[in-house]
Amino acid sequence: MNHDRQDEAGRLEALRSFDVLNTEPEQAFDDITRFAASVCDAPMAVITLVDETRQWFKSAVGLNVRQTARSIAFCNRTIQQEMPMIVADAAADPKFHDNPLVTGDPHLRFYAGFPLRSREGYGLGALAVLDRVPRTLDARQMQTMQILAGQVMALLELRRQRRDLGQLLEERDRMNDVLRNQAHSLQDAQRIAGMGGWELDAGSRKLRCSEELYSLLDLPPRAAEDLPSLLRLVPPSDRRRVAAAIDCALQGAALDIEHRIRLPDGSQRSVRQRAEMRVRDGGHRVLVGTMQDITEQHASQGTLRLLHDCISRIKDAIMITEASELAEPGPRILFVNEAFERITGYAAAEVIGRSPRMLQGPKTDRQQLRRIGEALDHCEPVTAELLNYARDGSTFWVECTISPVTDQSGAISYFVAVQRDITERKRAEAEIERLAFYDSLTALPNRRLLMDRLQQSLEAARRSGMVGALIFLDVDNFKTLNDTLGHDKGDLLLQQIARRIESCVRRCNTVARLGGDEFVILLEDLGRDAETGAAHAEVVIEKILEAFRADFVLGADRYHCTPSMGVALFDREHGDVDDLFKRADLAMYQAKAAGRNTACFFDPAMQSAINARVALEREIREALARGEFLLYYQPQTDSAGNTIGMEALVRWRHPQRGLVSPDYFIRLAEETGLILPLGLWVLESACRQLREWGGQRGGGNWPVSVNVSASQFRHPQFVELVLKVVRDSGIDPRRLKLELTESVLVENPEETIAKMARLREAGVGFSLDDFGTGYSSLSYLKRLPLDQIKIDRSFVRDVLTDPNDAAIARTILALGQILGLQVVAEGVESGAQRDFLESLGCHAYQGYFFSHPMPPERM
Ligand SMILES: Nc1nc2c(ncn2[C@@H]2O[C@H](COP(=O)(O)O[C@H]3[C@@H](O)[C@H](n4cnc5c(=O)[nH]c(N)nc54)O[C@@H]3COP(=O)(O)O)[C@@H](O)[C@H]2O)c(=O)[nH]1
Repeated sequence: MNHDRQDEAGRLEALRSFDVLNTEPEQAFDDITRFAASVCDAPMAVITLVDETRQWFKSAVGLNVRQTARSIAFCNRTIQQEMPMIVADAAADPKFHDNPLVTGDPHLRFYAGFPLRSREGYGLGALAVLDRVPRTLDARQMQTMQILAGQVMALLELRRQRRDLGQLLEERDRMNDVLRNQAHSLQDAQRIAGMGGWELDAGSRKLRCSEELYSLLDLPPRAAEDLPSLLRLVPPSDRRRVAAAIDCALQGAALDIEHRIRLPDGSQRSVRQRAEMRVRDGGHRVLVGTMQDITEQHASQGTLRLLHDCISRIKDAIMITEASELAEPGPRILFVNEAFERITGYAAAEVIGRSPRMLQGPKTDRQQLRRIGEALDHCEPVTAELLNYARDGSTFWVECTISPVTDQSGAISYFVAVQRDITERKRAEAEIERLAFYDSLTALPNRRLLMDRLQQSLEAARRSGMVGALIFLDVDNFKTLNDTLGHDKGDLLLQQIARRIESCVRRCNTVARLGGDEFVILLEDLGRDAETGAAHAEVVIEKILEAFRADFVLGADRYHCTPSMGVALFDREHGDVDDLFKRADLAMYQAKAAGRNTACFFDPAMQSAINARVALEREIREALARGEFLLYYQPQTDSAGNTIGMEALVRWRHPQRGLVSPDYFIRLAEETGLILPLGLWVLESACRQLREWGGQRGGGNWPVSVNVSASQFRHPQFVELVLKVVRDSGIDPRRLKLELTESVLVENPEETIAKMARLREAGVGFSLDDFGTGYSSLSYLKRLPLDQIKIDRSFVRDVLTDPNDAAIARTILALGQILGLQVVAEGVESGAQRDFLESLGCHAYQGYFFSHPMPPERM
């Protein structure tokens, strides 16, 4: 077969397939060339092979050349023909006469080349004999050369086959390696997966298990060689089910079953078996199966189920998000529990894949959100209280703890947020704060909050040097309203007053209620100096006075009232809370004294009054300790001039000031609480005196009246104290009369009545002092266990000249008659007054006309 030039590539490929080029000389090829030279009687014989560029000599006899350029090779022509190429005289042949091999060394003249052709028909090279003289070959030589060329090709083919065989062997080894590796990998995979393999012969029921299966079952190799021995490892409770499933699989159904298996040490594992029928060579049916240990999987599925159950029962909302960038759009929600759905109103399907930002709204605290972001950026857990928005737009408070969750490599994989609904707690906190810091009636800040803000204002003033003002506001005659219209209306009035005051100040200022009808206004930043500050405070004061001008509408009633205000300025210098309170209080009393419906600024003159009060308080204390108090007595007289009683009146024998009147110290004693020890001393001294008088010859058995202040009477142990003094002194309780003023009745009439009743039961009598000056309700008066009422001396003083006072005195006397009470006229200083009162029906008197108060030894 001839191959054209285009098939040169195929020829070269065929040549390379023999893998002979550039190999070492070989004996077998050399034997052939030597024999060829000998047979042909030629000095040279070669076996050449022609590749892309050269002719290469596999064997050469008589020629010391390994290769030549293809272009000069005689063989290059030989390979292109079927027949041998005979060149009898190259020098005479136009194709070769100028060939360097002819013109130069080895000076060829004769060439006889026999093509070497591959099985596929490609001319690879030639077996040639050469000579330096012109000549030819005879028929026998030609035939022999043909045979030898065939031998060369046989040798080359042998070589090629050997090479192919080598490659095959290599391939086989490689395949064996691959198979071995695959088997190892399969073993590893089975071991890692806790899996073993088995084959059950459908005919013989013989079982073949992999090593992995035995090690999985902790059995010695070949311990289960048939189906029954495998089934014996299955606990009885599962065995029937497993056997039935394998039976079905042997009929052709796929096997996929989970069951338990008992190991030789008695422990149990959970396994999953899967198998399919395979038909092998010769129609042999084999059930090929795997057994996988799923004990851990079962356990973790159980744990997962348990966790899921727990998470769904937890009352707190749980939200798991991916741990991606927090910046918009933010991590997506991967999981929420039932509590999340309940609290937010969103179904899980509505939120999965969305950002937790959907729970935020305009009132959510941005600062808290920033804090959360910073913590999570640093992979730290964080807890914050947040206001979230539910699906229906309503808000709820959560205490949200977000923890980053890391995977096994330590990278953050999820954020788990646990949100506890703290709405109720927040509500309660707000309520507690409201109760603790706000007045429940007016919703204004209370004393505690005011003190806090005042402290802050004073500190700010200290720093800034700005002037502020504290204004005390007291509603004039508020008690009258309370007593006449009732507490409900009183409360209504206080609420309306609160709103009106608030409307007069800026939001940054504070309006507080201390209790009762006492309001406080705290003004800040009024200017750099006292003058400017006072001017600005004046503006606010004017507004407040103006705000009170319109009537208050209290249900069906209209009511007009006025405020009295005391103003104390503060600045860098004057910044003590207590001092400030005292100053404003003092200024307020000044305003009251100035005729109400006005405001007074505290001035330094008041300070000296404060100092004097402080000094007096100290002195009273010391006087009590030093026993400087004494009692005077003033008799009460009947129409006939007989003494019918005595009033004990305290005096203070002051070391410097001499005998001091109670008007000088009683009020301060009441305000400071010193009235309690002083009042007790008075009571004890009066009872002691009573006992003395009782034991004296001619000593009357008239009662002695003792003045009792409202604060003294309100003391929770007052009744017990009086009864103890009476008991200890041994006097007849019926000779003790307690003088109360109407102010005692105002605050808590029911309690007052109950206390009086207990003392009355023990025999102690009562007199109502200064009658007519207070606001006693007649309905209460009826219920009081009184013996006596005293017409206040202010009515007696002008009873002869002022018809009003005379009318009042007459009314009180008539009232006393109706109620069956003795009426004593106080402060009777003249016979005319006595006579006039007598004419009105008065039969008991007290006053200088009869006697001044005197020490007992002078009576
Ligand atoms: N809680 C207590 N209060 C007491 C006690 N002792 C006295 N007081 C109260 O002090 C107020 C002043 O008392 P005093 O200076 O003693 O004045 C009494 C009389 O001296 C005075 N009086 C009596 N007769 C006349 C008179 O004809 N003219 C006149 N101008 N004054 C007169 O009246 C005072 C008695 O008043 P009263 O008690 O209302 O009967 C005074 O309010 C005392 O109550 C005490 O121990 N505890």
